[in-house]
Amino acid sequence: MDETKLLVGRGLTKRYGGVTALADVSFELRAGEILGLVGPNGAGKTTLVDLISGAQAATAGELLLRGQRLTGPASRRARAGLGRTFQYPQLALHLSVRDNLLLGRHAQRHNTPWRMIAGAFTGVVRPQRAADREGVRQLAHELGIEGLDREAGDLTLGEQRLVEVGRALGQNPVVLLLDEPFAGSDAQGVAGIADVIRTVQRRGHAVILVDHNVDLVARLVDRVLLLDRGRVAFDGEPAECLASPQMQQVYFGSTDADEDEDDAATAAVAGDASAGADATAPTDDSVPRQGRVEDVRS
Ligand SMILES: Nc1ncnc2c1ncn2[C@@H]1O[C@H](COP(=O)(O)OP(=O)(O)OP(=O)(O)O)[C@@H](O)[C@H]1O
Repeated sequence: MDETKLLVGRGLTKRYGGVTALADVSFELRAGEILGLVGPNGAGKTTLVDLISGAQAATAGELLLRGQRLTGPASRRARAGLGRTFQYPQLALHLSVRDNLLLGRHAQRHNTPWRMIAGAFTGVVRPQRAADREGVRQLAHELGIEGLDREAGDLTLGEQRLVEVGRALGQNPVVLLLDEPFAGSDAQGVAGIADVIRTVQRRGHAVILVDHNVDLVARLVDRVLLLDRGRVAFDGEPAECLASPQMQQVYFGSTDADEDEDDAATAAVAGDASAGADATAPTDDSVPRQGRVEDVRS
C-alpha cells in the first residue's frame, strides 16, 4: 500500500430514487494534502462529504482510510479518524462554547469503546479534566474564540462555525472534512479556520474543503476536485482548474472555443465580420454571480 494515500474513494455513487446525486466518483487524498471540492449548486459536494463521513450510505463504491475499508455509521468513522463540520453548524446549542470544544477532545481520547470504559474505571478522567480545560483554553486562544462561558446558541453563525471547526480539530482528525466553513464568517473567522487547515496539514493529516468561493479555495488548497451534476469534471492543480475548459463549461455551460464558434456563426448569419473575435463572459443575470470564473480570476 502507498503510505502517503490517506483516503481513497472509488466509484462512489449515491441515488435518491430517480435522482443520481453522485455518479462513479473516485479520488485520492494524500498525507498533508488539502483538497478543494468545488462545483455549482447541486453538483454533489455535500453528498460526497456525507458518504465519506458516514452521514449517508453510498449506493455503490468503496472508501479506504489508510488502506483499511471505511464502513459503518458516522460515529465509527469519527473514531477511525474522520472529523467534519456541517454546512449548517451542528453544535450542542444549550452547552457552553467550552463544553462544545471539550466534546472534540473527549471524542479523540475515547476513540474506542474499550478506552471509554477503561477511562471511567481507572479514574483517568479526573486529572485529565484540568489538561482538557487548558487544551481548550489554548485552542480557543489560537482560533480567536472569546467568551468560553457563552452558550453556543447565543453565538453568531460565523462564531458557531469557528467553534465547530475547533471541536473537529480537537479530535485530531486524520482527515478533516469542512463543508462551506467560511460562509457567514468575518475576516477573523476566516483567518482562524485557515489556521486550522494549516495545523491539520502540518500534522501530516489531510483536509477536504468544500466552498462556493472558488477563489478562496484555489488559494488554500493543493488540488481541486470539480464536480458537475454528480460527476468529476476536473481533478488537478488549482491554477489549471481555474484556466480549464471544464471550469468554463461547468460555470458557463460553454467553453471559449464554443463561444467563438457560436459568435462566428451568428456573425456570419448577421453579416457582421467583427463579431466572434472576442468571446466574452455571458452577461445573462440568471447565471449566479457566486463562483463565476471572472470573479475568481480577479
Ligand atoms: N435527500 C435527498 N433527496 C433527494 N435528492 C437529494 C437529496 N439530497 C441531495 N439531493 C440532490 O442531490 C444533488 C446533489 O446535492 P448536494 O447537496 O450534494 O449538492 P451540493 O453540490 O452540495 O450543492 P450546494 O452547493 O447547493 O450545497 C442535488 O440534485 C440535490 O437536489
